[in-house]
Amino acid sequence: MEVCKSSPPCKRMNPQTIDLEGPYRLLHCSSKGDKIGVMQELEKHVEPNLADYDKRTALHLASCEGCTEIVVLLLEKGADVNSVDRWGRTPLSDARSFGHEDICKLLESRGGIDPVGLDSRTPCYEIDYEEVDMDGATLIGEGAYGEVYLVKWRGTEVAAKTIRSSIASNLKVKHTFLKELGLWQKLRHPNIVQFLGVLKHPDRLIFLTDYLRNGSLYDILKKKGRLDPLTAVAYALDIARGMNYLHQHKPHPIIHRDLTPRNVLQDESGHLKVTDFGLSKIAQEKDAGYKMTGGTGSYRYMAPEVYRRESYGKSVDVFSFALLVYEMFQGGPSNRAELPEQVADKRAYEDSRPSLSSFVYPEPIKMLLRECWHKNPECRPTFEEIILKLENIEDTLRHERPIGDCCGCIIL
Ligand SMILES: Nc1ncnc2c1ncn2[C@@H]1O[C@H](COP(=O)(O)OP(=O)(O)OP(=O)(O)O)[C@@H](O)[C@H]1O
Repeated sequence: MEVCKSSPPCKRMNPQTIDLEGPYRLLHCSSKGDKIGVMQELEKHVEPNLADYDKRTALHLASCEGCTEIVVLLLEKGADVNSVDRWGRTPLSDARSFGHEDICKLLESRGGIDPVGLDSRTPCYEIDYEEVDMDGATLIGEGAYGEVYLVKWRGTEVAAKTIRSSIASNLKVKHTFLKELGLWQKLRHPNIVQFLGVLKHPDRLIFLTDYLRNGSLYDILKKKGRLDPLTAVAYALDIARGMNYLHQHKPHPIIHRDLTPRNVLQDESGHLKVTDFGLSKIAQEKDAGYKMTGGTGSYRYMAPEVYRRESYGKSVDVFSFALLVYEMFQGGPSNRAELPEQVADKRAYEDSRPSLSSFVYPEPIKMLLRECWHKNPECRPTFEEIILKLENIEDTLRHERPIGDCCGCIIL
């Protein structure tokens, strides 16, 4: 299983607390240039190659922050000069991106390589601000990062996602954001929203994606309520195919971490597409110290291991997926009256799951959901397996449909 590390387990109902007394203090101190703190942690025998959930080590952080003394210290203590993070970047890739020449030389002298090479410096595709009619923009929604507008770019309707200046003004956060967007711009799949580029602007961070006029799965469920089983299965297949593409991405899988009904959009042909992967952790990083670990995603869809701040992998998306499928059959979320954080808490500590009425859920869907939200992440199926199961379920449902069945009534 692809395993990432989140911050250490925290107390119940307080998942955002960062435990600076735990071993992750090494990462915090390395990013802050706190040499004494780093020495204290190493003396406590904290593993110098300890990594966060993005597989970023203390050496990555010190290299990107330009903390030369810490880099020297970590190398002396056996830090791996070529540790690779989730984006395939080594400490040298980071030192190069931020122009820390002395650290680059140091890392190179110890055998450091930069596998992404030029690629790490290839910026996101840039779009001239003048080409976009921001004055004629129509507000279509607002999320954690900022507002989303419908705009015209070269005569085509596209979505412009604006990033709040409180987020974008922090250089480190901006850099991470652009790195995630750089990853997104390489992705192409019928069930993934297409990234188009970043607007060239000195102060504002705005990026363009395809505009999906039917809105989100959240909007659809709000309007239509419960979906008929065949539609629900067809939608589930769209999401699973998009997710499988992300999870099978080479050289590193992409974990969405914030798969919610709002992050699934519908195109004009009725197909669903997944959007906003990998960005959730940045939105939470309002004041951006070294805290980009743990607690990502919306609580209502969060896998128990993420809430408990344990190690986690791709199967966190499978857990969230199960809740989306549940909602498509149910017409909305379970435990609506409870706060999302309470729901996540009960799922994480009491193993609570939504109940599945036999009137609503076909038996194979019930079985699939139970597997997907299994408390043991290792027992959850992969999206590849889910697709096969759903294709079989779709087949069965099609053949089970009684002749003469229309709009739910049977003509005898
Ligand atoms: N490409 C798009 N095409 C059409 N509508 C979109 C597009 N992207 C976003 N929207 C609309 O704008 C709303 C806000 O989107 P945004 O991604 O910023 O936040 P969110 O997904 O709702 O929440 P969060 O930021 O917490 O994930 C969405 O709910 C959706 O209705």
